Amino acid sequence: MKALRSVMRIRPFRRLWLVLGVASLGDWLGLLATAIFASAQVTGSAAKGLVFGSTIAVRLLPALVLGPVAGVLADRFDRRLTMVVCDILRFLLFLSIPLTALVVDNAGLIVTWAAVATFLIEAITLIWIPAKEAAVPNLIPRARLEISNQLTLITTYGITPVIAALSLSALDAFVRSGVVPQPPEWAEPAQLALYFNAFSRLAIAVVVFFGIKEISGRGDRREVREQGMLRQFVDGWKYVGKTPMVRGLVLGILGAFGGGGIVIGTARFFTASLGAGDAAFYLLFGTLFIGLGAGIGLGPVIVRNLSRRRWFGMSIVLAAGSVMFLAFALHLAMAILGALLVGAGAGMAFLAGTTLLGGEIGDDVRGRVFAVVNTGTRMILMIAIALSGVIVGAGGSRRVEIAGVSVSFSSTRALLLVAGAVGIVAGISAFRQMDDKRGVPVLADLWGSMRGRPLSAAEPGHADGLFVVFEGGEGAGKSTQVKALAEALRGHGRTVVCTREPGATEIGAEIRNLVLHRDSPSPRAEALLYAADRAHHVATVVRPALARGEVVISDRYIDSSLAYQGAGRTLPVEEISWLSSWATGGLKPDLVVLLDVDPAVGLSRAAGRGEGADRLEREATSFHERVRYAFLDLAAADPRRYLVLDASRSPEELARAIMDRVLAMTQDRDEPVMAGADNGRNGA
Ligand SMILES: Nc1ncnc2c1ncn2[C@@H]1O[C@H](COP(=O)(O)OP(=O)(O)OP(=O)(O)O)[C@@H](O)[C@H]1O
Ligand SMILES: Cc1cn([C@H]2C[C@H](O)[C@@H](COP(=O)(O)O)O2)c(=O)[nH]c1=O
Repeated sequence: MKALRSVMRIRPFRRLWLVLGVASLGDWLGLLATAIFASAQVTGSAAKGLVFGSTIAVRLLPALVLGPVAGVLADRFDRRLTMVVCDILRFLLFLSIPLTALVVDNAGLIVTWAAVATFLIEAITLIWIPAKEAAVPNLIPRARLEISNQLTLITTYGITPVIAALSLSALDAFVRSGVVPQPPEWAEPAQLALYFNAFSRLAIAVVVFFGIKEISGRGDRREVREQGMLRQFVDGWKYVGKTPMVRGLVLGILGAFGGGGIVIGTARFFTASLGAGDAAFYLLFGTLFIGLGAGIGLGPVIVRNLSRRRWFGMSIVLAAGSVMFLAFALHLAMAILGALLVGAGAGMAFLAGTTLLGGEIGDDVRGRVFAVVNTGTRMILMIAIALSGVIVGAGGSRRVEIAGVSVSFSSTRALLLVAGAVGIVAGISAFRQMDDKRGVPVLADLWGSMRGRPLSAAEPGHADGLFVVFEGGEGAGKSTQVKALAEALRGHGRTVVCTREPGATEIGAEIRNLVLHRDSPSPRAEALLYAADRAHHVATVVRPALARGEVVISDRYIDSSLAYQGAGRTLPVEEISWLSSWATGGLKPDLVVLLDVDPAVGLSRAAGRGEGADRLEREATSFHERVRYAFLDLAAADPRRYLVLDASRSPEELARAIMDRVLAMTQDRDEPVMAGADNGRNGA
């Protein structure tokens, strides 16, 4: 009574959260303990695998048969009473499983009753869940629904399964340690877990009945809901099937849960293949859920502003890749790492998925899509656990002689390998279907996001036009070659726009004057001024010309900022790159012609023009050396996009080499010369 009074002092939504936590712990204990209890009644690896898998499989049947109907039933009655009656029934059923073993001496009968009781429990749970879900928004302030969602996921899939696995593991180790005399039959660890589960249900019934009266809800709109729910549920399934983004999302979530299920289902056999025992199984099971909890709890902190659509696909690939890693795990430490990563990937995919479901799906269908996901994840998890348990139980492990070498083949590892490969394909296809930043490099985007600077999505690209850029140090001969190429292309009947940075626009001319001929701006201000010139130049000159299908030849572009402000001024090159990528909306040139020249030669050529040196030309030789090698490094990192030429060659020779390359490119793209498909020009 005292305990109940302290619970009553907690605010209603916190009380509900407490109840959900205890309920979830009981559920996980029940799931594990029932399966272990049932498989302990038989002997032999195949029989144990079959019983373990089938007992769990029985839990998915009600969802298959009763899923939609149970939701309607739950809406007919007072939610609080529904939850209380369901919990009392589940208390009795959970209690009956270990008690049967005490009064009946027939393994077949005990296993059958465990399966029947499990089926009934699951059917009742299907009525309990909608009643609870409908109550949550009444108890939690709207502004806190999202964080509460994260909290609930962590509790359900992160904290309570870990506590369940660790408690069972500890109980098992304690009982077998010999510290206490051999426990009586009714006090075996699995039995104790089932009693705990039963009494946790009774406690929840009491708290909900006396402590959370708000769950009952208000108003009586049952008739409308009764009529509509089944039909609405079917409409929800149709919507999921028809909408590619939602379909990808739902399939991805189910795939992630499927992978997790296979890891759980094979874990007992897997730990045996590592030469470890039952405690290792519980450890692996717990580790998987620690990963899940960490993925849900820490994932958003790590990836920060990464596009949720991209995060979702990447997380599935992480989970699936880790399942494959598990297949090759040679010892328990590797297996623990693999299980942790599987959990983290699946957890992040689940959170990103539910966030996307909440944010990108219209309010009118959101509830039903969530229902599909809830029922689907439940079923897929159970199917994966059950089937993999059965397959590896029957498949076993054998040694085969291949070319005189004895190789060990285990069905557990083969299954993990196949599941991982399928998951990777599913993750990549979900990523492709949903990607909202096409053309933006994935890893650079991830790295940038983790550091708080995600790459911007590329602006819509232009299929037509050709964008050629000339880069190089002072006096390398860029302006000379820009003119030569333009004339040659015009001779081929092309429309050409010659432009430059900085200073091609009216605003650009003022910026050019500021950066080259006025007081020295600070390095960061200088970088921003060049970026501002570039943003305006690309938006008003380059993109429009490309859209018209013309050839744009620019004297300098992004690489000049990377070389001068990055290497020259020693500002972080990645930051300069991000700035330029943002300024240009990710527009990349089709070809960069780098005219490489010794700075001393280039500077003396520039001086020969007799126009006086600008601020940058007056920089030290070491500055110009750094600039030169930065250009060369950039070209080496992306050789297909660059043409590097020794600028000490004659202007005519250089012009021929450049024209040859441009003609070769245009032929590759198929005539007409400039009308190629977007070739990655719009990447960041
Ligand atoms: N290949 C070459 N060999 C010798 N001199 C050249 C060559 N190309 C250009 N020049 C001469 O070098 C000088 C600088 O050339 P240009 O203006 O084309 O260079 P730039 O790279 O555009 O210079 P800046 O970086 O200062 O704008 C000019 O006087 C030009 O005639
Ligand atoms: C685009 C760009 C240019 N610079 C520097 C490089 C040169 O010193 C001048 C431009 O003069 P040019 O005669 O037109 O070559 O500006 C730079 O530092 N950063 C840039 O992004």
